[in-house]
Amino acid sequence: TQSTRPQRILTAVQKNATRGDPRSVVKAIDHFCRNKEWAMNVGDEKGCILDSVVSEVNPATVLELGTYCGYSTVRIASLLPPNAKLITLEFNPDFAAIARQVIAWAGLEDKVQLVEGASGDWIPKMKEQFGVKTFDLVFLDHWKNSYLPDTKLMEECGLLRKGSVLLADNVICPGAPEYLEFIRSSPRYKSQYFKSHLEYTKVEDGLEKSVFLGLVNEEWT
Ligand SMILES: CCNc1ncnc2c1ncn2[C@@H]1O[C@H](/C=C/CNC(=O)c2cc(-c3ccc(F)cc3)cc(O)c2O)[C@@H](O)[C@H]1O
Ligand SMILES: [Mg+2]
Repeated sequence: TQSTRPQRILTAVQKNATRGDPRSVVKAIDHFCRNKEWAMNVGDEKGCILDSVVSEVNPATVLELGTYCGYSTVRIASLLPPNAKLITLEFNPDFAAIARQVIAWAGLEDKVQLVEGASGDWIPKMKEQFGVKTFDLVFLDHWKNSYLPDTKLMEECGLLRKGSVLLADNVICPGAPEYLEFIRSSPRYKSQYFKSHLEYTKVEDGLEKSVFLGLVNEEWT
């Protein structure tokens, strides 16, 4: 039977990366996607911006929406302090199965909890199921029209605290216009755009970093 692209990405990792070495897993996927088959990983250029935000936030709790093959999961988890936890949500069982193996190859299983299911179902259960109070960092990289509803849901579920950082991929390409409009005009967020390029291409894309400011005063009037 024909292999899928995620299966071919996993094979490239198993052939070219060193077990237990997250950087070699990242390099192997980037090499494969740049030279063999494009895939929708955040990639090396935007990945460096992701790395710098993770290092700056130094989060104890991270939520990733949209695992795909686990590329950004590995990038983030490899930078987390001891005892920090990354929960990543993925509703496609085939992608989840591949991502588990990529994360295991990198030796990061202990820092990552991959939850199979839809963000809309799981966000309301984060506290009771995983004992999460709030997330220090959220990486949004799932369906682009789900960025806004899921952000509102995280707020409603009390999963964001003053200072929580949202980092959204693809705000230019494919684009997340409703999300950008909301987050840039909301008094509850301080946003910053990091200009970059669509993974493995010269097309413009970028990441939007937004700090949750908590419920601001005028909301109590
Ligand atoms: C229903 C929303 N809830 C979800 N809950 C859990 N997992 C979800 C969810 N949505 C989607 N997913 C999963 O996230 C992943 C989806 C990511 C969507 N990403 C994109 O469409 C995307 C697309 C491009 C792109 C850019 C230019 C192109 F020409 C073609 C594609 C680039 C990117 O960086 C992208 O992130 C999949 O693994 C999917 O199964
Ligand atoms: Mg993306």
